[in-house]
Amino acid sequence: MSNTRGREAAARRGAHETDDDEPVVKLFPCDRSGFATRGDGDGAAAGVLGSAEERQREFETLVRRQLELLGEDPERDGLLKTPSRVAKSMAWLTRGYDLDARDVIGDALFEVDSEGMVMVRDIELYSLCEHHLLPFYGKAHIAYIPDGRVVGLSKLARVVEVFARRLQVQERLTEQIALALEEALRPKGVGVVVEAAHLCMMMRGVEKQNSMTVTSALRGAFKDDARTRDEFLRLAHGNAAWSR
Ligand SMILES: Nc1nc2c(ncn2[C@@H]2O[C@H](COP(=O)(O)OP(=O)(O)OP(=O)(O)O)[C@@H](O)[C@H]2O)c(=O)[nH]1
Ligand SMILES: [Zn+2]
Repeated sequence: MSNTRGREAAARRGAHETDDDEPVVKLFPCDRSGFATRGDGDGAAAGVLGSAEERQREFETLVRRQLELLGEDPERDGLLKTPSRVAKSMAWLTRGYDLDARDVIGDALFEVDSEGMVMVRDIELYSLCEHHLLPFYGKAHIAYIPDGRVVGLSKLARVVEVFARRLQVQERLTEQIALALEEALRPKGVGVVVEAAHLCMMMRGVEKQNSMTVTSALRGAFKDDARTRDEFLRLAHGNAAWSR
């Protein structure tokens, strides 16, 4: 893949590439403190945003204005701290922009001579739909077939957080989790299923309370080998306990 094409493809899936053309999933520097470093990296917001304090203040001003446009009085007691709370809450709910899947996995990769499928099921997730900024929530089921090394189990759930805690569509979230694990683990295959309920379809819009959106991303053996795919999907969907 040429450098330009590689970068374009990586950008489309929310990644960028290093000098040696290795695709990595990284949007912003790793930081967990809300607005602290967001926008200082090379993502879309780079150079556009001010300091952390300026961003917090501007966000609060916008929320105050939103309250006014809703016909509310931002000066009434109950709402006085709301702009500050909303700003902090939104920073937390989108903290995935400050996380890098590679940093999150770190060196929790272990040499293991095993060829069996590894699966962690029922990883709960909360995300925000990028169309309405309303939550969608549900579970991710992740499996891979190691090729000489395995990853610490908790890291699978941490990778879900990296991508769920952003403005998302479910399809991209599912793909990004699979892509990040493929890049970090270089496994024989990886499969990700996400099942989620979207509040934008429940509390507004079409108002359907019981629909569940299921998305999958299959790579390597999970895509090419019917038996592997069937085993994964059977294990993932054997999860009748999913309940709301
Ligand atoms: N594919 C996909 N669609 C989503 C996701 N989250 C929300 N949507 C949909 O995004 C669409 C936005 O449609 P629009 O017609 O532009 O917006 P809208 O008028 O608010 O649509 P309604 O929700 O039908 O009222 C809706 O159909 C949502 O259900 C997602 O994760 N993936
Ligand atoms: Zn929505």
